Amino acid sequence: MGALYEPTSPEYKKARKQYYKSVRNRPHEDPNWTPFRAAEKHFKARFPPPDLSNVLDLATLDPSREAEIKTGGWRGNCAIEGIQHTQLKQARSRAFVVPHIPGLVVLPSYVCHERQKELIRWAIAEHAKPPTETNLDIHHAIPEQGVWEAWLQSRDDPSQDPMAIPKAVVGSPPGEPSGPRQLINNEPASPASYTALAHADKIPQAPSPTVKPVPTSTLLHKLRWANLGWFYHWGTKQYDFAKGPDAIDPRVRTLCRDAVHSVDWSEVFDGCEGDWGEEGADWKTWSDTYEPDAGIVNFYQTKDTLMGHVDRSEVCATSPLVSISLGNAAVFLIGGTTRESPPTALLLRSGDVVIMSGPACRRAYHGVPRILEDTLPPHLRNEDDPGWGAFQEYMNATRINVNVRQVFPKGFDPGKELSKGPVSEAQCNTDIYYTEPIQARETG
Ligand SMILES: O=C(O)CCC(=O)C(=O)O
Ligand SMILES: [Fe+2]
Repeated sequence: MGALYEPTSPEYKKARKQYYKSVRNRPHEDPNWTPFRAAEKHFKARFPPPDLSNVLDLATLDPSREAEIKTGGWRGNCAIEGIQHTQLKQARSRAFVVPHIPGLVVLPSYVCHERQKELIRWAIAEHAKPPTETNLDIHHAIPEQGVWEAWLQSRDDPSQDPMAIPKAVVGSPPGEPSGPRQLINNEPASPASYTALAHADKIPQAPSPTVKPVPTSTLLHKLRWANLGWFYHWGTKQYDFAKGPDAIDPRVRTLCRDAVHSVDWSEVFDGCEGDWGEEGADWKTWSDTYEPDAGIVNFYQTKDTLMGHVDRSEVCATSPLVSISLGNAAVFLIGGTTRESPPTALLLRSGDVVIMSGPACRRAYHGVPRILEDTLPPHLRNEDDPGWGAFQEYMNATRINVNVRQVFPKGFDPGKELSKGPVSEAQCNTDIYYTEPIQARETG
């Protein structure tokens, strides 16, 4: 990254040229941008590289992470107003809260180096392959071995690369017309709307008729997400409860439960009552009731972004969402319940865990406007681990985020609710608007 700040370097000149080309026909800043949009634009900028002095970088408090920070050269700041330190109950690492977003807890370096490798191996080699649903399944019939195994095989012997046949050719059932996907403002799920949402049609997206057969290995770098637990239906942005759930891998479950149980929630929510809904402040029972049952594994390549959004498809609006960062670092923005609140920017590095919980945070706008290039930390570049070489090669330009949620609140019995039968058509209106441009996650 250093070269990007050096005006005589080829990297600087290339970025400057691309920048002037890209802004020729459009304004640099738009007065109509919301504070969230303006922050996204700031961090996306390739030239000049974004100023990270207002980005909370908790790694800078930890001398053992200096080598990580040096890799890539991106450095944020630990002296951001209002950030407070809170003691974890059991763990070796510390936790930080952001008092103006009650319920946001950051656990820097929570996942140890070995466990980071284990999770990366799990995400790419074990999890992101049939029968787990991934973005690749929409248009291609993925061979059973999955894209990772196909890529490994073709590295050794390029003739060993099975073709991924387009789904349209295989003859999958008719579905929703495909085309550029648009952002859908889904109705927030709640115990009251659950039956209507569960009965609403979940038509699979139709595979594109123009997709061509491709060697399976070439799809590895097009992998963007893999489902976790309850099946998510992207067309309606609601869970398809008729299908699920899939089990959450015990390693992921344990990590999330340990993280949630290690936080002293009475300290986090001290003095903030907020709108907890009918059941009241449920953090008091999370030690018994927190149970991850859904989520997504996100695979970002360095130019990918995730637009600001709210995760509101889970029936429980307050239970912790646990988000684990692996590989390259990223800028993560989190604001309030509208895009009008100026967001706080966090620099998330490999091993960091973010917990979003409670009424003010769980449904706050958040997004990932920037993956910070060349930030794969030294412990994931480990040359003397013979089995790691292929993973390192893939991870060089990748960030993985394991984003784990709890769909149902304590005491909610989805089976019993569904057995009450379908609701009327009027109640089934899930309020879907096609108003905004594509969400980057869906298009890469
Ligand atoms: O990648 C991240 O850190 C956040 C991902 C996210 O917000 C999501 O999957 O909904
Ligand atoms: Fe999200």
